[in-house]
Amino acid sequence: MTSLLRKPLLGCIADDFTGATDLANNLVRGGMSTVQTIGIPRDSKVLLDADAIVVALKSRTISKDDAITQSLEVLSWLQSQGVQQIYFKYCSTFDSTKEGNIGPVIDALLTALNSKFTIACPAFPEAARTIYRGHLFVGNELLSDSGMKNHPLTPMTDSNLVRVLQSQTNRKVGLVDYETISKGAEAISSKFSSLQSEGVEIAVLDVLSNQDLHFIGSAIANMPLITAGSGVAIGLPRNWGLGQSNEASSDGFLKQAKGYQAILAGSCSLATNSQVDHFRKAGNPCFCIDPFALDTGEDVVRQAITWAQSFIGQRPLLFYATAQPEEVAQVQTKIGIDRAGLLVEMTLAQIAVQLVEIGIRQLVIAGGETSGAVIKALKIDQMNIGPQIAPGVPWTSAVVNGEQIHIALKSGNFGGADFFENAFRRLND
Ligand SMILES: Nc1ncnc2c1ncn2[C@@H]1O[C@H](COP(=O)(O)OP(=O)(O)OP(=O)(O)O)[C@@H](O)[C@H]1O
Ligand SMILES: O=C(O)[C@@H](O)C(=O)CO
Repeated sequence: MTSLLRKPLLGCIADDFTGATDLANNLVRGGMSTVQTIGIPRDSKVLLDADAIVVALKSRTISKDDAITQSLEVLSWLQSQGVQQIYFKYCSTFDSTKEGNIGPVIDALLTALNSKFTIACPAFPEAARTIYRGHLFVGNELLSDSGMKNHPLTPMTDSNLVRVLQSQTNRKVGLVDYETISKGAEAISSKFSSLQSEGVEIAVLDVLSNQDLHFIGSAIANMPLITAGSGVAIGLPRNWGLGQSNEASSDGFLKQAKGYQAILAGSCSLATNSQVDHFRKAGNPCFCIDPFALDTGEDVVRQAITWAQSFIGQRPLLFYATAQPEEVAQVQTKIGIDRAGLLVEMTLAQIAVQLVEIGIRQLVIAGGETSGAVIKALKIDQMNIGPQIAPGVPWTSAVVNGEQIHIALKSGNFGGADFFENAFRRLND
């Protein structure tokens, strides 16, 4: 008897949870059915029925050895699923520490795939991430002038991606400049060959528009490993005859949402700061989490839930640790970067678990690390992709304790100031 299951075409390893839904969103909108799993599924032998599989890891800021080990485990599981091509997804702002983990994970994946060449391209023009002369721009600013210079865990102070990546790998890093990209797939492929003859193994790509992403998509059709933000995924579905003429029409579909609404914000990025500000100023119920109270052992989770019980059912409830860079710096100096991050993440995760117990069924989570902590605490193992709220942020659904929950994982710097209000409108109108 022949199996009715199709073999997945694309296997993706995402280094954080918001990044995974961002990538899955672009694949779904491009016409690829996509399953997003949280780590390797418990029953790893079951074959998944989808065009693409996106595995979410929380490996962006862990030690580089752990990031390599986890990424390689996912690689071999994706290979056991029969995928044709591997996609390593990192942040559109190239978030990494001095040690990596982008360079070391690329190295390990290239070696494991016995491959000698790949691309590195965080560009995502729809979210205003473009690359020119190897320099990454966030909107009109260089990466190093953007809010990313103050990121609590991965401050980005150099916009030159060739230089940043070269400091994380022994492989030679090169550039395919905009003149070449704009000429189309053939020119890009021939530049790949000339770079390889110069010993380059990883090529950073300039990108200004979705058209560039489509050119790149054709040029990398047969590349065993792609490494990129979510933008490069826009040019891939057509390689398998799956592209849509109208990408916006292929939003994912979810069952109707029910239950109460809440937002958990652990991101201190510029966009999240403005979203929290906007939401507070509109008079919505907000609970602020003070890292110093966590450090002294106060039972902030209990306080938050007691507070929630008196407001639940009215408007969406916001729980936030979001703060301006100066406040974050003060906290980090007194408590330590890692301890502060962990305390806030653990607190928001425990609040999430108890919110679901008291009837919250629609949850927006802001921040990649924060999302990772919350999704793990809720013991979610798979997410379905639904309609897009803003570029890079779809609604998803998942099962928690047998109940269907709608969840949006918002990357720190994605979305406009009224993102939280829009999110619930998009789901319920
Ligand atoms: N007031 C605060 N002081 C110190 N650290 C904080 C504070 N609030 C949050 N944090 C920590 O800052 C980190 C923010 O990272 P997170 O990935 O959640 O957000 P982000 O970087 O803005 O999002 P993304 O990775 O999607 O761009 C988390 O570890 C969080 O616990
Ligand atoms: O690429 C992005 O900016 C996001 O998907 C992300 O990874 C933020 O954590």
